[in-house]
Amino acid sequence: MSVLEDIILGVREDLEDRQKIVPLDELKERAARAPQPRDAYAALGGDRVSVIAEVKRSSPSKGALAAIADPAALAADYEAGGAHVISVLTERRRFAGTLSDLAAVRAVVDVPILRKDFIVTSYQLWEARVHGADLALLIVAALEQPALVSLIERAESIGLAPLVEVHTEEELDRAVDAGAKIIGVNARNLKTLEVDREVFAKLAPKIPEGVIKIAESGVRGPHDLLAYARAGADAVLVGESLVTGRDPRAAVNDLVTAGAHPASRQDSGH
Ligand SMILES: O=P(O)(O)OC[C@@H](O)[C@@H](O)c1c[nH]c2ccccc12
Repeated sequence: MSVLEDIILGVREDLEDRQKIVPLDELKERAARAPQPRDAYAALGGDRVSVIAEVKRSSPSKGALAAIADPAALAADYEAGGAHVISVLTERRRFAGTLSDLAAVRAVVDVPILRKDFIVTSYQLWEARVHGADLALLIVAALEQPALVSLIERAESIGLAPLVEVHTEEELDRAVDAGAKIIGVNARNLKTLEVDREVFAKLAPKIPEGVIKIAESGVRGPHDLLAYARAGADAVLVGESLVTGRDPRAAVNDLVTAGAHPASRQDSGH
């Protein structure tokens, strides 16, 4: 069994427990009372390279990364450093995240928030809305095509912007066919956990014009952001280097500053 399959089994088990406590109908009622979502497309658009800063306690490849006692305080630091979007990992077993982290972050930041999880049913999209997310990650490798198509539609219909994650050309074709408007290329293969920063440069030219392109994983600092920018990234998604560094606010600010100068992007003819 791949790591991804193993994670999804655990996610489905946890989901069954939550569905017993809060039935779908009740969740939908709560969603109806949730505040309006923020505009994720605006946050990721424009000439700059946007920075998505991630609240990440643990990872399957490295184990515990950081003891994040207060995810809201960390997210507030990211926002003060200029982050355009905050990502919150909510998967429990491998990433030590929770939906309460998402709600806590929503309570203190104004920028759009991504629910980063292994989403396999629309129940999780409603949960994302209820806990204050504006975007939701959909991982192509975790979904059959009909499920991918219906989750994209459902996300959009309830006001969430779907960020569709791919790792291979075949997955990219599926994302495009499914109508994805925001595509993330993950340098980390979720089946093997290996990081290959070249995957973005390989796939980016095949992403259609008008689709927002996000380079995910492996950003150690401004140098990696600029390399992704030259390869055509509209945004980068950064976790580990921010939570393991000494000053997350300054680290985000260094990335935002590097991304603010589109000159580096003109080099590649963009
Ligand atoms: O910690 P990194 O290498 O900066 O990566 C962040 C983010 O890309 C990574 O956490 C991620 C990307 N896609 C995912 C899917 C599930 C869980 C985690 C992820």
